[in-house]
Formats: sequence, structure tokens, C-alpha cells
Amino acid sequence: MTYLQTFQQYEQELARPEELRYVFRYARHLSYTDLIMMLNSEITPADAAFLAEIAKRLLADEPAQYIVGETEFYGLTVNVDARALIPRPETEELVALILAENNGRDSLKVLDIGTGTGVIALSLAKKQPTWQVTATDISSEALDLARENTAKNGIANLTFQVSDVFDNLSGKYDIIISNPPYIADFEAADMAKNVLDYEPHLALFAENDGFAIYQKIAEKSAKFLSQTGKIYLEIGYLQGARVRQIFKEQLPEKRIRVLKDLSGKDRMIAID
Ligand SMILES: C[S@@+](CC[C@H](N)C(=O)[O-])C[C@H]1O[C@@H](n2cnc3c(N)ncnc32)[C@H](O)[C@@H]1O
Repeated sequence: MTYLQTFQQYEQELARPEELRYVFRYARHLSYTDLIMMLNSEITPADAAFLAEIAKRLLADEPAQYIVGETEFYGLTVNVDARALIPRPETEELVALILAENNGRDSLKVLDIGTGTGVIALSLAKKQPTWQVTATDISSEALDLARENTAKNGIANLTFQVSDVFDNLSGKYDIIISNPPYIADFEAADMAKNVLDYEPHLALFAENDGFAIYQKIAEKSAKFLSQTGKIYLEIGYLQGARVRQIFKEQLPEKRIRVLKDLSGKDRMIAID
């Protein structure tokens, strides 16, 4: 049997067939061209066994990134596993927005609430070496993973703190960022199995119909924000109006913008 026949046999059964070749290529360090070149050759017994194992895990809806153990985010390679949410491309847009709007501002104190794998904090700290970035999470397991990713990417201007939103923090920040859990419990019924069965629910769901962490951030943000401080948030695409209102009540003097992602959906809030 050839590689191509083996791939095709499993791909028929998979909900996301493209993931099989992606995981195989990544694990075997192959380029697209390398894979194309081998498709018509006889599969080795070791690769046949390896593909069977990958296909089994994908059929059980395990996310491809968890099988590979790594993913790419804003030019960084980070470890991913069940301790934290798999970073999403929309979050890269939040990072790009923050960098574009704060270009040329040196020595800022930056706080990333709910850092997960650490990707927002890591990307900002790498692009802006004069910024001092604090990354927090309520999950110490997620912070362990974020620390691994900091070492993996050789980034120094980053510190970590276990905290329920602001509970273990002090001082003022020039930029506060969060991509918090924002899914309401009732939405679970409509969620894909690869998300619901594998990613940490602490990273996905929040009380008060998904708004609880925004409310917590808003209530204390005046205390933790420097005078000209800014807040950047990722939101669910239907949450813009409500999150704007939550922050308007606490920070009435600030400008609040609801911004769209590349697919035209409300995805970010910028407060300055
Ligand atoms: C949606 S994930 C975002 C992870 C990462 N920032 C990203 O964008 O990929 C939300 C993160 O918030 C953390 N979290 C949940 N509740 C929290 C709380 N009350 N205080 C701080 N972090 C919290 C979760 O553990 C999770 O890592």
C-alpha cells in the first residue's frame, strides 16, 4: 500500500481530513514537497503504524495541535497541551492591534489577564523588549505551560503571577489585555467536540452568560490602570454591545471602540 492510499483510506472517515497530513508532516519534519514526493511510494511499517495512531486520535476528535504538541502564533512556536486553550488566529489580530496602536511607546507596564499558553504576553514582550509584561492566570498549570513557552522562545521581559483577575496584583498598568473565557454554559450544546471534550473548560466558559470575567475586570480596572492607560479585550462576536456597556459604567470618561476581525465580526474592544 502507498502513502497516498493509506492517507485516503483514513481521510474518508475524518471530519477534518486535512489534519491527518498536517500532523504527519509536522511530526516527521516534512515539507509539503517532501510529502508529495513520497505519496506514491510504499508506506513503511513504522509509518503505517504511526498513521494508524494519528488517525485514531483524530477520529476521537482530539485537536491536531494537541497531538503535535506545538502551534504557531504571531511568528512564535509554542507548546500546547490540555493545560491551556489552543491559541486562535483572531487573537493574533488583537496582538497586531495593540502593537500598531502603541508603536514607539517605550517602557510600558503591560498586564495580560488569563494568559493560557502565554501567547499574547510572549508576542508583545518579544516585539517590544522595553515593555515589562506581567502574565496572569487563575490556573497554575496554564502558567507552567506559559513559563515553558517563555524559555522556549528566550524571552526575558515577562513575569508570571497566579491570580483570579486582579486578586494577587498591585500597582498600575499602562495596558491591560485579556482574552478571557467568554462562552455561556448554555452554548455548550452547539460546540464542536474537539473543543468541548479536550480544551480546558476554565478557558472557555464564564458565568453570567459569559460576561463574568469582563465584569470583574471592569469593576477594578480604574484602580489598576495608569492615568492614560488602555484596555484591549477579545470578545465573542455577539458580545460587543454588552461588554461596551459594562466598561462604560465603570470608565465613563474613556473612549470605547468595538472592532471587527478579518472576517467582519465584532471581535475586539479597545478602551483608551
Ligand atoms: C480564552 S483562554 C485565553 C488564553 C490565551 N490568553 C489566548 O488568548 O490564547 C482564557 C484563560 O483565562 C484563564 N482564566 C479563567 N478564569 C480566570 C480568572 N478568573 N482569572 C484569571 N484567569 C482566568 C483560563 O485559565 C485561560 O487560560
